[in-house]
Amino acid sequence: MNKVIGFIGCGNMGRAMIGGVVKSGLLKPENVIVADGYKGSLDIASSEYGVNTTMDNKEVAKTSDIIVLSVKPNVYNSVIDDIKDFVKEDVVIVSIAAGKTIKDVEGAFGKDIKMVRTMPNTPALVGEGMTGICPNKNISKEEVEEVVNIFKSFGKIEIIDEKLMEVFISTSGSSPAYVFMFIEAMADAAVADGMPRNKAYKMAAQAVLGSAKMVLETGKHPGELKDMVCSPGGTTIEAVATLEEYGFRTAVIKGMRECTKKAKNM
Ligand SMILES: NC(=O)C1=CN([C@@H]2O[C@H](COP(=O)(O)OP(=O)(O)OC[C@H]3O[C@@H](n4cnc5c(N)ncnc54)[C@H](O)[C@@H]3O)[C@@H](O)[C@H]2O)C=CC1
Ligand SMILES: O=C(O)[C@@H]1CCC=N1
Repeated sequence: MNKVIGFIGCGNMGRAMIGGVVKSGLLKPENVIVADGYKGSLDIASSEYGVNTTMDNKEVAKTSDIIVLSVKPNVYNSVIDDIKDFVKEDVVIVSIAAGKTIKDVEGAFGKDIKMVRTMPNTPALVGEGMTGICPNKNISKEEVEEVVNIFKSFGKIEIIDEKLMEVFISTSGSSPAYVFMFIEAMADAAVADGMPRNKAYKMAAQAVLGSAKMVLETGKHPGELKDMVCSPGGTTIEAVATLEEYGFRTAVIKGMRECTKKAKNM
């Protein structure tokens, strides 16, 4: 891809995407420019990925064909205010903020812009991201395709209706956090029963990775895959019954619905 892509904000999600896009080889590091108000973050991006960095958001605005706004939702408006008079005429704006609608971002620019609302997740850093994508009406099919290719370079994508974006956040954007909690809890249990911690993380993470692959690759219902593990009178069904007793599924469902609710009310 021969375009310049700019990132404003080089925090957890910005770095995951920058790392993902550079490692995939889709963009040369010299075609990526990153701005952040904190020099420490820029130094990491420049030393780890060789991308161009600046502390001036306007420099990203002036040079980029596609700009990914990877700052927190509460600074979106001030960042847009800072750059809106400096962006290229045909620029494509990519929003990744939870709770910012297409209308919010268009309103902050105060003019017709081409934009795509997205919701990525941090596994982008290792090429296993999942991104929900929703284009606005001003952008062409070809331009959407370019944005799609960026996100595809570090994972899978789904084009979704904007009304599903909040549910997408709890299912995908936020969900790595609960998966990490699950892995951590599994490792704690293993350590309690004598397993060295470094081995426990590896085993728990590999079990999650393998199970996720089985869901994606066999096409079987997760319940059927669970049943295949539960030998009659065996060990697994004891764990399953105990997890049910402690409200495992209810905790996940309630947690995710709170996440969606928060995304709707940000
Ligand atoms: N962390 C995650 O897993 C995900 C985050 N998001 C979205 O990504 C956005 C960023 O979130 P995080 O990376 O988690 O936050 P973060 O706090 O890790 O990163 C934000 C970065 O923006 C920089 N920054 C703050 N004000 C700035 C300004 N005026 N100009 C330039 N840079 C500025 C900060 O120094 C920081 O490095 C949010 O809108 C969030 O909703 C979306 C999907 C997943
Ligand atoms: O916690 C948040 O608000 C962001 C959005 C999705 C993941 N992190």
